[in-house]
Amino acid sequence: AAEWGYTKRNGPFTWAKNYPTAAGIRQSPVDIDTALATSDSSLESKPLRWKYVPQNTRTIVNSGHGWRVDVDSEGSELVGGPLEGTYKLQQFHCHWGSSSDKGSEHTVDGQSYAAELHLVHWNSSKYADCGEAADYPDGLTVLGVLLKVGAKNPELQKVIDLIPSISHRGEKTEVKEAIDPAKMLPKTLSYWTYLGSLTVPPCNESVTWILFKEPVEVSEEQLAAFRSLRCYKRGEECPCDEVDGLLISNYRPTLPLGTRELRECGS
Ligand SMILES: COCCCN1C=C(N)c2cc(S(N)(=O)=O)sc2S1(=O)=O
Ligand SMILES: [Zn+2]
Repeated sequence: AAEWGYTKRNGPFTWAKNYPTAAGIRQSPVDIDTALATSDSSLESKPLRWKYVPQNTRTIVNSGHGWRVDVDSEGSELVGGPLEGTYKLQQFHCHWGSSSDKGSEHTVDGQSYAAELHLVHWNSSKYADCGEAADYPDGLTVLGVLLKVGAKNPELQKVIDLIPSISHRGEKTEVKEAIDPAKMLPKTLSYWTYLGSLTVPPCNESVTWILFKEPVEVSEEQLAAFRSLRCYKRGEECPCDEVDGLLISNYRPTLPLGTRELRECGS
């Protein structure tokens, strides 16, 4: 089957053809209608806590859909908030748009941000690995961070510096200078949480989403670097009808929240 992507030919509106779950009722991303959010004392009573091991950020790869930093899950943990049990960090990646007026996957009261960072965790209390966890409704948790244009982000700069060596699909390189995921999170830890899905095929409905309220800054130059990635392999001609195969946009438009509950913690 033609590989899914973000162009008119293989983009989000075509995914349900090959990935029927993409047409489900627990899909992500969604628009966060802040008036709908209910604050929940049980969330306030169990603060979200995480521990990451910067030395465990191993490789960065051009997946053809964006960049992804794969992490050795050992030593990491995410607990508390809406979560039962312990979740371990598997990878982190980003979504962006062709210009900085769009690019985030979640929107807030209809407002898009320039990009969105996702830290993907899997339920190590119940499952053996991320792949298995992705098949269960409580298998995954993704911490989402909204990115807005502003100052250069020093931690993300370590990713940007590696982009030239993964310019084409399938290319990967060692992450030599440890990247600390904790340094990419906002200062205030208020968040919204709801039950959703992977925002990429197969769109498994297995994600507890935790989206921080406070955006983090990234510079226009850093966003431009993201858009310099190519969605095809070196030596192959460009399959996508995108501007010479540049990955200028890799976000999924929002899906209806439907009857799902949207909870918030912190102001
Ligand atoms: C059955 O699993 C197949 C592999 C899915 N994975 C790959 C992604 N690109 C990915 C993206 C994710 S996102 N955009 O929802 O955070 S989570 C996730 S993932 O679970 O780590
Ligand atoms: Zn993502």
